[in-house]
Amino acid sequence: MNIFVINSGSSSIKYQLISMPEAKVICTGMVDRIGLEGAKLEYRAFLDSGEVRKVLELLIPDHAAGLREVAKLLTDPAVGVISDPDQVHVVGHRVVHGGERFSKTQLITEEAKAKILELFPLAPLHNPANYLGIEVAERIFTQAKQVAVFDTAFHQTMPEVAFRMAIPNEFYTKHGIRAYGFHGTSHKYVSEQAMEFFGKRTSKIITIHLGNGCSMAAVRDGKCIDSSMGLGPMNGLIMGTRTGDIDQSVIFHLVNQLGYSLDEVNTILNKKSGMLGLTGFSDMRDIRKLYDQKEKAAILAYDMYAYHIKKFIGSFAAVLNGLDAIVFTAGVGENDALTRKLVCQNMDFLGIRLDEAKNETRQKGLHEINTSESPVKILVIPTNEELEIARQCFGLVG
Ligand SMILES: Nc1ncnc2c1ncn2[C@@H]1O[C@H](COP(=O)(O)OP(=O)(O)O)[C@@H](O)[C@H]1O
Ligand SMILES: CC(=O)OP(=O)(O)O
Ligand SMILES: [Mg+2]
Repeated sequence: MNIFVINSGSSSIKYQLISMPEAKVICTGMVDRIGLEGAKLEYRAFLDSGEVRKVLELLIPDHAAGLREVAKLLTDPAVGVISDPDQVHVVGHRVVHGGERFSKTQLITEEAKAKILELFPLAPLHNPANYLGIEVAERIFTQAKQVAVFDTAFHQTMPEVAFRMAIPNEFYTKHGIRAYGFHGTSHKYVSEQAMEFFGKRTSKIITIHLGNGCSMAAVRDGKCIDSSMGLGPMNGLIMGTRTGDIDQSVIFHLVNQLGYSLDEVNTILNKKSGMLGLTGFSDMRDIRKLYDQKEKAAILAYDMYAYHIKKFIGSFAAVLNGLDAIVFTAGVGENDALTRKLVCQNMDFLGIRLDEAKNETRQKGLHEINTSESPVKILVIPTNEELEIARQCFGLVG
């Protein structure tokens, strides 16, 4: 069964065509820096005649344009992997917000689409892109089953004490206002990889997903018990363009004292804040260049970014009542040694001891970067949301 997985993040589309159940990757790639200068499409196909790689530098204004370019390559006579879109049997979509309505992977019906649309205000950088992906895919892969895998699903095991907010009860009971947690597919995948690495499921793990969006999860014995994200994917850690936790008084101050409309405040906090607000850049690679040039704003932004992660490590270690491992994953977590170093600095009281040389050495796949005597393991684990989505799809329709 050929499953085409579409993972739309806020700044990228990652895709893979995977043959299940053998989990054989037929082609894989990503569209990166969507809507920014220097957008590019990467494509790798594993043909009988060997591997083909293509990198196209294109103007990619939005997710729909990116997806159409990917679909063209899939059926391209020279480098494509299928001759006909009907050879895709299932399209697995990452859908970021499932609200209270969706706690499991499910077939996309018109009713499900309407609900995903209804959730736009809670995930404005994501659900619109996910919805668009579904619409484009329905037009291209007309014979395929369309399946949604929700970022919120893995976090459904959080206890009420973690997911409820101290506001009047009816806001939860009537309107579903609570913490949901996001990047669940990634937190699930890397925590399972870590448990496999330990050879046991009894474990206390903190997973740290640092992409354009950033979040952390406290995972006990394979189950999520807390998340840094809440009602929408905006709070918790400092992100590419999102604030992370800020004092809610700021919102009232912006509206009442400075005269911004609520829509403007929403745009400021979601799209103009975070690392972008602090440095003028949202992409960590750009900020790293400024850091290396000793630019003050970039140094402060890096320090703040790491500081907030540290605070969550402390609180999640308390919630877990101990710690076996912390896991770094996603674009920044997997690639940026500086972030990992700043996070792990002065954390030895918690048993976190980084081996700086190992941290700086580029390695593929799961690897340990703690010192040999570190009580807590520090792992770098490449996430694979696409494989996890394909597994979930196969579990549903296979
Ligand atoms: N080599 C690298 N060094 C530092 N940051 C990197 C590197 N490669 C990717 N990143 C960062 O990872 C982030 C994107 O991560 P990713 O997980 O792909 O995000 P998303 O899925 O949210 O679009 C960007 O901020 C990018 O700069
Ligand atoms: C939920 C979220 O923030 O996703 P991403 O990191 O892909 O933007
Ligand atoms: Mg992502």
